Amino acid sequence: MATIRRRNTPLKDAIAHATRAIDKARELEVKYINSFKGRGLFAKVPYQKGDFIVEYRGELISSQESERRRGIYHSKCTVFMFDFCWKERMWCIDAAQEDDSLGRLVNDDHIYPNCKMKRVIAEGKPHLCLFALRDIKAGEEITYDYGGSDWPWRKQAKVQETASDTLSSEEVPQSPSPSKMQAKVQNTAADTMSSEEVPQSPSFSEMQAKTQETGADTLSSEEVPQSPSVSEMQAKTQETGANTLSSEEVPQSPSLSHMQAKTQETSADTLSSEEVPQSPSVSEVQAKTQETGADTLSSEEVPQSPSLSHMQRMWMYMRTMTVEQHVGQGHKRVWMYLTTASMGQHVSHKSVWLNVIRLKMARLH
Ligand SMILES: C[S@@+](CC[C@H](N)C(=O)[O-])C[C@H]1O[C@@H](n2cnc3c(N)ncnc32)[C@H](O)[C@@H]1O
Repeated sequence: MATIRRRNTPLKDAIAHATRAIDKARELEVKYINSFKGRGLFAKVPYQKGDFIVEYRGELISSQESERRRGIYHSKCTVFMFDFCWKERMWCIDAAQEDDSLGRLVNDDHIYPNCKMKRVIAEGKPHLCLFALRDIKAGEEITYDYGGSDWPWRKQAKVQETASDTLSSEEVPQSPSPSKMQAKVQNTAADTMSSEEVPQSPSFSEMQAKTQETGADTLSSEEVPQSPSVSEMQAKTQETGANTLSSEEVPQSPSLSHMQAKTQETSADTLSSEEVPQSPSVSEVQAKTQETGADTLSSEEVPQSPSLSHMQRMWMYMRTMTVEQHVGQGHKRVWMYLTTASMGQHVSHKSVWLNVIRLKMARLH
């Protein structure tokens, strides 16, 4: 594996690696963390604040192509699609392909991230690169804040914390709502580059774009244009002065729309989550809530997820159902099924994401 001697600036370091499509394989390693987080990327050497760490490498595709792929990808793949804005257009780095690249394996940490994603232009093309927010010790996991506030694993952690044998259905945490997520974009500018438009995730349908500049004496920032479909969420652009970097901001989130398509399975050791296919052509769906309190339903009687065609006719806004499963000797297991449909910006594209989340909420004895 070729190595690149660290050059003058982290930016140049990033560009050198990005143009050659190589990672710092000797300085980083992939480790399996646990079944919840999966794999993660770890530093094998110490890094200094500001250092370029790794590129989120993948295939650069247009938003149209991104949209198309989201319609056919499994949710486990769409989570690797990272939307961003460049030159007033939406683009996507599709890193769904399992290859040897390391950037795609960096996990989210919205509380104490040690890296920040920035957009770097190399040979006329945008690249998404992670830079150290602080000194990083050897052995530390590389993380960055995906942005937003409702990433499912954050909620999932809460569910795991709160779920207990005594949990009642009223206490079931709600499915994360991508529409409430915030995109946080941070710009670090550079001597040779001017900051560009802050990329917006196309599925930040209800967010408000907001630009924040923070002490960037040497940089000129540009106001982030409002996303036409942003209404409730705020995308924040922050510029931080970086004397030597000419990198550009990227959205923290690898895209919300993939979240909308993602099926979560929470603490269901005996249940497998089911993925609901994305509906590509729902245009005038009607919100409908179905609630079924099913004291007497057996697990076999649990209605299956509606077919795609059914979904196309009906927006299942929220369906909650409890099911008791008799497990013998007077014991019963109570399951709660929570079905949500998320309609974000993609509604305008005639799409609806239906997420089926099966939460095993409690086992009552
Ligand atoms: C870009 S991938 C990161 C690599 C991933 N861990 C793997 O093994 O392929 C994003 C996925 O990692 C998981 N993930 C990322 N950050 C996480 C976190 N803080 N806690 C739990 N899971 C996380 C989620 O499943 C998410 O869909």
